[in-house]
Amino acid sequence: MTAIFEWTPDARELADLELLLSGAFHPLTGFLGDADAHSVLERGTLADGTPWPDPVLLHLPADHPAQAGDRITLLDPEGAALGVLTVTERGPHGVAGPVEGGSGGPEHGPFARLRRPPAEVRKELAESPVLAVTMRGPLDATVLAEITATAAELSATVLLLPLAYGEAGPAVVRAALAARDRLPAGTSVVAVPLAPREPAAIDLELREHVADAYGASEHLAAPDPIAIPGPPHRRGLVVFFTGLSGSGKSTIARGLHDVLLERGSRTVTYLDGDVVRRLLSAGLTFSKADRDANIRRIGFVAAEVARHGGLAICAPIAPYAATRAEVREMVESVGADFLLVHVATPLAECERRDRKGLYAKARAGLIPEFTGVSDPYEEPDDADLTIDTTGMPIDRAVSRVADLLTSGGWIR
Ligand SMILES: Nc1ncnc2c1ncn2[C@@H]1O[C@H](COP(=O)(O)OS(=O)(=O)O)[C@@H](OP(=O)(O)O)[C@H]1O
Ligand SMILES: Nc1ncnc2c1ncn2[C@@H]1O[C@H](COP(=O)(O)OP(=O)(O)O)[C@@H](O)[C@H]1O
Repeated sequence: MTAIFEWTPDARELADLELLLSGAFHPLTGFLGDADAHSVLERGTLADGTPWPDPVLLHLPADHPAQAGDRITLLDPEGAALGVLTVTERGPHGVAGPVEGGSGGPEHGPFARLRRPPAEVRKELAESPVLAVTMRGPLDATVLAEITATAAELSATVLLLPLAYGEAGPAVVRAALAARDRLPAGTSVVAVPLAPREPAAIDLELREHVADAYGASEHLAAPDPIAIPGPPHRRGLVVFFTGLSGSGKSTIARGLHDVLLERGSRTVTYLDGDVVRRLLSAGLTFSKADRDANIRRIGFVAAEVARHGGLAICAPIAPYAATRAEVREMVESVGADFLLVHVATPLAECERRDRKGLYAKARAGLIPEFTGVSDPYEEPDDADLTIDTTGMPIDRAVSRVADLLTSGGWIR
């Protein structure tokens, strides 16, 4: 019997889904199966010989029950259904099959009205040749002059295709709208959520395919802008302390918070552990699932602070390496920096301090799943700074973190 599931693909897969549904990935009509994916990687063609540069895949966890014949409704992160996949093949890491969507294009997201399907654009521009320009950043005067000259030579209409994906997406569309005003009358702008591919040659080939789908007689891939990230003192930063209970995380975090407030050069948010457990994570226990949920929530808030250039300090135990890595990824994906500070005070010293008497209770079996006693702590191997506070004055521990921020240019 056919089962119906719901699944939220990641941002890159959702972007690919939109291109599959709109026809921009023509002749593809769905996510690729094993034979096609292998053939693309080995020969640059689908299994039937049709040229195609990049495997377009949909990941599904190994323990997801979907099988061939089932249908999966694909949702965006807010829960809106974008399309339905009919599963034709189920591999250990993914799922393949054709996708179908509603008739209209995307209804929301920045510049939704500019994300138009190829068939509609082709019809509108059918009168003359089309010079399609794919772009991932602003066009400088030289490129604008080249586009104008080529369009004149071919008597072509210019179609700017800003490849709007991820955080930088809206800025690329704004760059295209600004460029339109400096190009011949009749230039159109259509936003295309094409995520970049590696290596550059594959990316270029895929851009050619998308430009073709939009009816290009000629395609010009505008040079990628040189990414110059802002200086560290203007970039968002998350300082994430991890370590056993009683290791000194909150004490050092509070000290760092004070140092930053005294310098006054950055806006700082301290996500205090107790406040987090009382408000953001109220009701959560210390099971693995609940600890992970707690850390993801902290990571989400910290990444939002950092997205807008703020500095967030967090100090949970965060015992699991994979969850800490998820937070690093969340923060870095908004263009901010992430520093992991491992407060590596040994268990024996934390237990000797036993500030809240919790270790004694844990040893007596009164607190189950207590980190270090009856629950795991995975030591980081990716810490940016490690501090064992045994015998160390508090000021000294705080200075070590403040010095790291100064030497990296995050504070001045
Ligand atoms: N079972 C168990 N294990 C560990 N810790 C426990 C437990 N039960 C209560 N507490 C108290 O909760 C504080 C740790 O909460 P966190 O939110 O930092 O933990 S976690 O990151 O979600 O694992 C921790 O506070 P800190 O001493 O500030 O680290 C403990 O006081
Ligand atoms: N160098 C140091 N850095 C941080 N805390 C220290 C240091 N030396 C001693 N301590 C003491 O260790 C305890 C750490 O407790 P706390 O900061 O609440 O730890 P955690 O937040 O990791 O549970 C405090 O009582 C603090 O005074």
